[in-house]
Amino acid sequence: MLNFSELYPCSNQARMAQLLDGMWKFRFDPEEKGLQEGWQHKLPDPISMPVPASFSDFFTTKEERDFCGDFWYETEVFIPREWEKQELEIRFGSITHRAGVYCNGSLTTTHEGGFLPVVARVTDHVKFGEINTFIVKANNELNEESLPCGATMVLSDGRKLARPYFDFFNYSGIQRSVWLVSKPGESIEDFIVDYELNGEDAIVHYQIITNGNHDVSFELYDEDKQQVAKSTGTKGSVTVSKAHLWNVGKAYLYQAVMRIWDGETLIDEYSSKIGIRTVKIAGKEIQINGKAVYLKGFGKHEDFEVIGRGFSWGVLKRDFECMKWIGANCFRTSHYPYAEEWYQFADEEGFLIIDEVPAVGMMRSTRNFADAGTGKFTRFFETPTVPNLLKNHLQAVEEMIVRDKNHPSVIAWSLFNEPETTSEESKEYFTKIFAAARTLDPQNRPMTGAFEKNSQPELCKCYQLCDFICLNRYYGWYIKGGPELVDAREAFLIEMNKWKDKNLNIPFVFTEFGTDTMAAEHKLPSIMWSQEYQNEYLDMNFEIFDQFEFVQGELVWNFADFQTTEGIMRVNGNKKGIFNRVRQPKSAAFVLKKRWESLD
Ligand SMILES: CCCN1C[C@@H](O)[C@H](O)[C@@H](C(=O)O)C1
Repeated sequence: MLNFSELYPCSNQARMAQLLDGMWKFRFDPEEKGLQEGWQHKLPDPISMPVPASFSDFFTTKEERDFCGDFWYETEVFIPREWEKQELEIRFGSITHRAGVYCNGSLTTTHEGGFLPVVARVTDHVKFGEINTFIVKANNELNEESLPCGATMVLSDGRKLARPYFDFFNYSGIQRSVWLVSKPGESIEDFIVDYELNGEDAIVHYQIITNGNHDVSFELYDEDKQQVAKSTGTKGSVTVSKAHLWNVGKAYLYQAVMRIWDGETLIDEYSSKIGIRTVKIAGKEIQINGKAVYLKGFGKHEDFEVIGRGFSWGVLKRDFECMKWIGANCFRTSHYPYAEEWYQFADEEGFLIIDEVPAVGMMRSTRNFADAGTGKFTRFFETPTVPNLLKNHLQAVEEMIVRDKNHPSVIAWSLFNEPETTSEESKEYFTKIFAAARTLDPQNRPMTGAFEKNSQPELCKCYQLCDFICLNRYYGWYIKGGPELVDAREAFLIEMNKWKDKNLNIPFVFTEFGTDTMAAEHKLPSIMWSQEYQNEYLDMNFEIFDQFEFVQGELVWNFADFQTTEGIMRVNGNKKGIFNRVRQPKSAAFVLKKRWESLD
């Protein structure tokens, strides 16, 4: 049970949310002396730093771009006397990877995990009618006890350096929006909705979690702002007659309005858009509202030039426009939960999301992409760090499901990306993760995880935990690439027939397949890294997918080129994008558009 509310901030007659995005003060702390020097009160000689954004790509020196260790942020906020009777919280969409939050010099909360909200109650520390100082002490070191996994090395000049076990740059900072929230002492802390379809009608089961005992009301309004249902009590069900269902590519959102009353006096109010739909695995099908859906789309990253992993409404808008243009209907939040605004917009646009926790790098390798599939085994789940890793993994799963459970766009939870899954220890570990996750989702959405090639059907001990299976496969790239493409196809077919012979009668989704492709490279006949090869590779994969009826989705890796740690296999980042990093199409985009528009 979380000891804070993850509800997204909103303003109304009972509560206020003030956005604190903008230019903050900032300071690296390579000697880790900030605390003893009192930086929690005020940063000495600070520089400026945009929030939200990653700090790395603003700088022109390697020391700053690649900084690993402690770093600090500061901002000042005027807090009006009118809020004196309210409860006050400061809410960060995330702070990567861990943080302590100070208000006027007092520590108000700490948080482990860089991709879910950090919420601090600051009521007892603020000065009403005055300027208040908020300071964040953050750290972006990687280890095998926190998510995502990696290592931290020390260079000969004493600088720390992040060594990720994953293939994306270790961007860090306050990368999502920050809010100051003022709400009543007795307030709505969370809510739950679940749905039953009944002919043309729908039953909406709701539960409203408050921190008091006063009466509660629940109302539903349609898109014309007409009230369509109402009820009282913290838990109940309402029937919506002739319900407008939320569907993929055809969103319909009702407004749920929840209130706490003292007689006729309003105490608190919270409202949120909800979409009436059901998600179910039925045999080999993924069903939305009882109808099978084939997933077409991408593994993505929150990644863009200059701002790194920082949230941007502009990038979000361009990405959705490109995904609509190409005929996609789904994306996986690889390899971490994204900013809430991505889910809000997917709700609006009728996109499907596989929501993934940052459980990536659970296979000790700084080139996991190269080692996965080679049979390399590092006994990752047989180390003394596992108990702490399990604790942090369970926390991240809970925070992700509690945060995202009411989005109609979220249709499944991915509880890992490419860990070792062939040992008894990994089975024991993930059995605990899946068991815990299944207690957290009131809508009982399907649970899954993305398996890399070492997780072959005869070796893998964890696919049995999944409601549908996600495969990351690179036959024709990491395995038998280029001139061996014809053999890659044969090897792929052999594996697929092994899965078929298991007769699992559940859906499979390819959550990764792709090739690094330089947008400028053309070659006839093709070679690897050319656009022509990316198209040939995709054609081979599609020909295999189409042979197996249990394949119910194809999410290409990746939507766009993205930044990674530098190395001999990365050309200023990962180039497997169907779009380049500034979202212009490679020729494969037109191949996909043609296929996906015909698959409707
Ligand atoms: C088997 C490798 C898994 N996959 C993980 C993803 O994060 C990487 O970016 C991708 C790649 O190498 O492009 C490979």
